Amino acid sequence: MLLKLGIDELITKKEQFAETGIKTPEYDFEKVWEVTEKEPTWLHFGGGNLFRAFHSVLQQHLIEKKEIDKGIIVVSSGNSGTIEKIYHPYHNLSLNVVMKADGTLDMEVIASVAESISTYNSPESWDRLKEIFRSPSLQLVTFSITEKGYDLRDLNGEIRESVRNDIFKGLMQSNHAMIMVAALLYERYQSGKVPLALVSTDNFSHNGDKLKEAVLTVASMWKEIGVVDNGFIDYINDETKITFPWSMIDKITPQSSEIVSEKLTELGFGSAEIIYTRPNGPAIAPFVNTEESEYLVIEDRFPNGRPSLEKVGVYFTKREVVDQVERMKVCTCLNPLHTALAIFGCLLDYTSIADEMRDKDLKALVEKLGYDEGMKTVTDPGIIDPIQFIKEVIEVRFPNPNIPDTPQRIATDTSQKLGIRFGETIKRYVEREDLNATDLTFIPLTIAAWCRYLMGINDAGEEMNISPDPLLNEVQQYINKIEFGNTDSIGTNLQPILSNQKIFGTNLYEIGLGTKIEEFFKQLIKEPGAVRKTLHHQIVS
Ligand SMILES: NC(=O)c1ccc[n+]([C@@H]2O[C@H](COP(=O)([O-])OP(=O)(O)OC[C@H]3O[C@@H](n4cnc5c(N)ncnc54)[C@H](O)[C@@H]3O)[C@@H](O)[C@H]2O)c1
Ligand SMILES: O=P(O)(O)OC[C@@H](O)[C@@H](O)[C@H](O)[C@H](O)CO
Repeated sequence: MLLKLGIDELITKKEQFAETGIKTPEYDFEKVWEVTEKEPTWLHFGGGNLFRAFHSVLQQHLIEKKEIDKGIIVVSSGNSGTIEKIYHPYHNLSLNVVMKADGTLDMEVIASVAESISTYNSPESWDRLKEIFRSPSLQLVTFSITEKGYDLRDLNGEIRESVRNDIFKGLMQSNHAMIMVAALLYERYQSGKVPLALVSTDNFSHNGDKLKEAVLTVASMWKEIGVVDNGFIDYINDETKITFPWSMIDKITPQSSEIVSEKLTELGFGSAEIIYTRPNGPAIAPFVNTEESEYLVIEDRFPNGRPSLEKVGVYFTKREVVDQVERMKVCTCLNPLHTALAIFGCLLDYTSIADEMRDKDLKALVEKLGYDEGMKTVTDPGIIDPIQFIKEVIEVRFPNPNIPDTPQRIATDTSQKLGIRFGETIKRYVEREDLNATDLTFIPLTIAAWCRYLMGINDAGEEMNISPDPLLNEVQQYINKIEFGNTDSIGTNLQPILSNQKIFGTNLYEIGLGTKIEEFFKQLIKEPGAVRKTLHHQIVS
């Protein structure tokens, strides 16, 4: 009989789990859930793969060290169906699978999620969330809702109509996470102005500021139409009450993989099914697969206290240090390299990041992006050495064949990531007297390759699937006017994209990169094989 994820199984079959090599929780998890329901301390928005492989595991280890007696409450604000499909059916239990470089698996059942709430069109959940936000014991609300979860505006920088309509409905339940959080904060404001920290753990620079700006935008619009008073705005701005600490988070956590699912079943674990929430949609599963390396650095500003996560490896530090670590990881040593591998990998028909790292041109591309172009803008944060970090990324983490990561996953929402992953470095090249943006080669080449990718044609000249992206329709209205193989058809069609500050953080023409990118793009669309040829030529020249 295969072992299943379930309360009774965990209690009655502890030994079989151990024999299978699966660690089970060393605490009375039902008691933890009970205490958490009454006195919540930690709420998390977006219980996707990263949360299940990182935040919830940290909390489990803290509980096991007897540093805390409470779990985490998870809220899913998107319509992915995750809560209904992989939280509720398994009593919020999950199997964390760490895929080590030597091919072995570390497996552990995680029971630190005490409750999971889906807010999508659910009035009952809304009442429960309001109750949680009124609770004085609540110390922190964390987020891993993807970059687009914070976005209120369209490509022209205007508040989207649907968002505006939702805001004008007042303090009602909304399906937009930022409107939801603003309304819930108002609930807390009204029940004694109790302090709270709201911590974004999404991949972008100064993530706390972006979260604060989104929440304040909603609150200020409510203030204008008389839904909230000025005291509410003051409450959000008062750092003794509400903080938005910055953070840097790092742990490569791909979607649940069929290969891992098969291995688990072979080992005797039966809750290993892969579930697709929609056709061609992301794969989710009762297990999550991740890598061994992990880094979490958080600005230490928690006005209502916080769990002692430093006891399980989390760094708490000053804002300047978070900024430096985050710039190092998200803008230089990991994420830009990932995005370059995603774009070129899709064009060159790869489906594995590890396989891409065995391609000499692609390995050289990430080395040039990281060591040559990006590293010049990095300040050593002191707590993690940038050269050691990038070396581990390029030599150990990306090439790990046991991590089933794909360029297609990383290519998701690229329009939301370019400004952070490349735009910040470009800005530094513009600002610094000793650097010159027009000296850059591999960043503009990657941006040109993204435009080429948006054509939906691979390097062999065949139709290719494009990963979901909220700006796809907006950017493709220009790209679709360009004909593969016909460089004359480019005309002015790239200009609305490359000049867009919302995508890149700068107008790329104004800093002399627009034309360079157009030139690369011309080469990339010339004929089948042109992507490989252009890339190889730049690598060797
Ligand atoms: N997976 C990783 O390797 C990794 C590592 C470091 C940081 N991150 C950060 O974490 C984020 C989430 O990664 P993941 O692997 O958990 O992704 P995931 O797809 O497994 O989960 C994303 C979660 O966000 C929610 N969501 C999606 N769109 C939303 C929206 N518009 N509004 C509100 N909620 C929304 C979904 O419901 C889901 O719960 C990434 O975008 C990134 O910023 C991921
Ligand atoms: O999660 P995203 O979509 O923001 O970016 C895709 C990957 O680059 C990212 O998930 C990395 O795996 C992660 O940042 C590693 O810590």
